[in-house]
Amino acid sequence: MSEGCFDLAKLAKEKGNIAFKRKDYAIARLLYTQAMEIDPSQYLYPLNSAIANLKLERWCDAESDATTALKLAPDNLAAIFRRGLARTELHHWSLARQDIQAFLDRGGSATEGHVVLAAITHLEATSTTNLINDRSSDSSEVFDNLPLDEISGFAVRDSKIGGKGVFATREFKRGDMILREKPLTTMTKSSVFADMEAGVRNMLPENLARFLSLHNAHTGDCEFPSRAAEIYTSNLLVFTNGTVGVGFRASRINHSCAPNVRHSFHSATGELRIYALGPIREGEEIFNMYFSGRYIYGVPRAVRQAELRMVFNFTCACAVCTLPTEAGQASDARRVRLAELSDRIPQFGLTEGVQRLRTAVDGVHLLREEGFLADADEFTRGAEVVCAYHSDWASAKYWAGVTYRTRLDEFGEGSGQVEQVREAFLEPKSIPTAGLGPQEDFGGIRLDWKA
Ligand SMILES: C[S@@+](CC[C@H](N)C(=O)[O-])C[C@H]1O[C@@H](n2cnc3c(N)ncnc32)[C@H](O)[C@@H]1O
Repeated sequence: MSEGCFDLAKLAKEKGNIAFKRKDYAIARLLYTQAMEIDPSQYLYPLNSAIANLKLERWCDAESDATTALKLAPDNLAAIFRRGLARTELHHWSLARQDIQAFLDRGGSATEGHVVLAAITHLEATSTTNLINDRSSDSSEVFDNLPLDEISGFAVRDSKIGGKGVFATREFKRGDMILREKPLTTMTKSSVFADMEAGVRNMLPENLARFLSLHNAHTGDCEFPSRAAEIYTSNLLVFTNGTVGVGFRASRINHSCAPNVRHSFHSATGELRIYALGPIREGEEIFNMYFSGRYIYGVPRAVRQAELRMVFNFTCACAVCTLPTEAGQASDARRVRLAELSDRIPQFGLTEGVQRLRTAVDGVHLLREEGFLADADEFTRGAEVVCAYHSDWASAKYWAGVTYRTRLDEFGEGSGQVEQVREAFLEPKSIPTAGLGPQEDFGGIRLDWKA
């Protein structure tokens, strides 16, 4: 099965060959296996997988791969020979002998064939035990070769919500970084469909193997030009700097409309980072939001669900989307109101300080009432400008501080989001319109909630 001009199976095999050459047999085996799954009609993929399995001493898997290759290409000498080797290691003496004899009869290398036949005879005579060292049942995770600090604190397990999920293996508090990893691929949002294929082609072998192991929510969907595009779209994360990308462990995190973490991309390090939005208990599932906050906190369930279904092809079963009718309606009403408040914020002029600040307070309180722990800055950002305009430096500092700390917790030190608001926090008098208006005191307008 070729996929138009993008033959993902062939790409997996080619990357498998690169991994094989550098003796990374586990990754090579994975890539050949993935190529076999994508295109089961091509004998070369199981044939290559057989040799990778021989190198890994996975004799049962090697025998099975060679048999698969022989079903597709019955006269293939390499497949007959590899199966003979696997059967020798499995102590299936007579079957091994049959294969090696067939290899010789069909013109295979006499030297190689006779060496193995002699080995079979010797081993059969001297073997006193049936103990076979076969690693086929050893399913150790070949991807666990990332530095430990990047994988401590969470584990990938089966989720009640569907498929795999990511779970905390220790407690986290708001602002803790849970995960950081280099995305498997990133590209600008506007060119995602044009660049997707190049992004997949350019992946290192181990990253392609990781990519191909991710969930595919669009299997066989004719809207997609290739399986690469299906996997890409099932797992893509939109970053705040206008890029999109696919993580590896981050792509195992399920979605919630009341998430307990948020993701961001740190251009300086090229890392995808996940921060805790609130306290997370050991054993709790970690939930991210796949769309940016405004499109989650500001829309009712039916709209969110339709959007998630359209882009990611799943019906959201998060805690908010599965609320009973009455509670669900109350949640919808809060979110519609939040959208109204958020729309109102940019319309306030410098002289409308009281209304501006009250809208920020209402917005943040409503977010918290809804259990939505992100995005308070969408309501508080800029509140310091009206305070500074009226020379209320304490209030300016307070509101700039709420925005600054929100961003620090959600995006981390060194992020562009924090840098954007640092100066106003450190020195509200640096705001260009500071001190230009009549003096006012907004000290009575503060959040109940401590930022
Ligand atoms: C990026 S993957 C997340 C990891 C995935 N569960 C896995 O097994 O690899 C996205 C897929 O997870 C499932 N999923 C994520 N969030 C969900 C939710 N809130 N409700 C139902 N299914 C969800 C859907 O199958 C979706 O296509």
